[in-house]
Amino acid sequence: MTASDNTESSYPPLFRPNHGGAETGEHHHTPKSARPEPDPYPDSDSLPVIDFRDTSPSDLGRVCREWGVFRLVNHGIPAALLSGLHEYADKVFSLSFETKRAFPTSPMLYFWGSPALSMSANAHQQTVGGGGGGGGANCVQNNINWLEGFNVPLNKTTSDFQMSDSEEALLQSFRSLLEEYGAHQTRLAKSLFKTMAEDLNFPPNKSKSYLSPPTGFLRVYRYLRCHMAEQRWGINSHTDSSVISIIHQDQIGGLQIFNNNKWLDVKPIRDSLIVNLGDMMQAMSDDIYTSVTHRVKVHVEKERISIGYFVFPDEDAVIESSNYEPFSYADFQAKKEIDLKTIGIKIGLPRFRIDRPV
Ligand SMILES: O=C(O)CCC(=O)C(=O)O
Ligand SMILES: [Fe+2]
Repeated sequence: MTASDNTESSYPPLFRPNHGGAETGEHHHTPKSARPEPDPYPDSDSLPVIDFRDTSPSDLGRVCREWGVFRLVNHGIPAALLSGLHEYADKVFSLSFETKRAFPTSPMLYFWGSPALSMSANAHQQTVGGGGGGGGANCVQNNINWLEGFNVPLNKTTSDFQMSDSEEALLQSFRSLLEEYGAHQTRLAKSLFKTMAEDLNFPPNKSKSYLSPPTGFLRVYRYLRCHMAEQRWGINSHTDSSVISIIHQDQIGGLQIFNNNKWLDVKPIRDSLIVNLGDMMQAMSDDIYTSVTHRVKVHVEKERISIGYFVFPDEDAVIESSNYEPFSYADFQAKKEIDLKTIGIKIGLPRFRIDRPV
């Protein structure tokens, strides 16, 4: 069964075509097999490309200063693993909403419609901290991220899912592919961070606590079709709180980054990864590197699947720089949570700036 067969049952009710009258009119969805597939991104984009097998601290550093985001090629993740993951994600997301919400919450937490405006992603089901998109208190349709997803911590080993046999087998296979993928992401993040740390001349003790692989997690997202795509966001404009984030997107597109005062569509290029720097990296580098602002559009007819990896410093490692008060990631999260509760948005780094206190 493909996603296109079962929109009604696999979509969280909030996103069903006629939910609460917000989605009016026919839902013009073309089944996957019958879709004409013109390339909406005929030209390559101007995103810088980093070759994982052959990059120097100065080349990587230049891209991190000017862009805070790049395309990573020759990363060593087998193409079959990437396509297998997307295939399984498609199968799992195509299960009925009732089945997905009944999944055990560990070791993969299902969430949907995380509130927009910030990065803490307090999903409907449970709090899912970290990477992108969450926030505000109002769970109304134009204030939520138009997606569902799984949050997958990488510091837990696979436990047994106690479910019906077929679903259990599906989830076990999905989870073991995610673990394999997570190990690759950890490898990439460690190596990229090492090169960045060299470019930035971090002393070895800082390098060690500034990137903590056990904090890493994956988010597998399915952005849902939306009849009012122009008025909704998959994830609205934000910066990640992470040190490094790494995205693998399918061929649908929708990710945009803000560079040089304009939004740029990130062309989906098969088997390449998109690496973006987060707020922690910007602070550690004393604003030499940029935590890039980005967002994700939704599509009227197509779902989009992406897999994000996010990694953070040791929770208590104190980030020292000349532009910011010394703070830990735990301090950052605490301030962010207060802002979300009180004003409904993430302020983030400006809260810690020495020259521009907010
Ligand atoms: O799905 C994507 O391409 C990006 C997701 C994202 O920005 C996030 O989770 O922070
Ligand atoms: Fe993000």
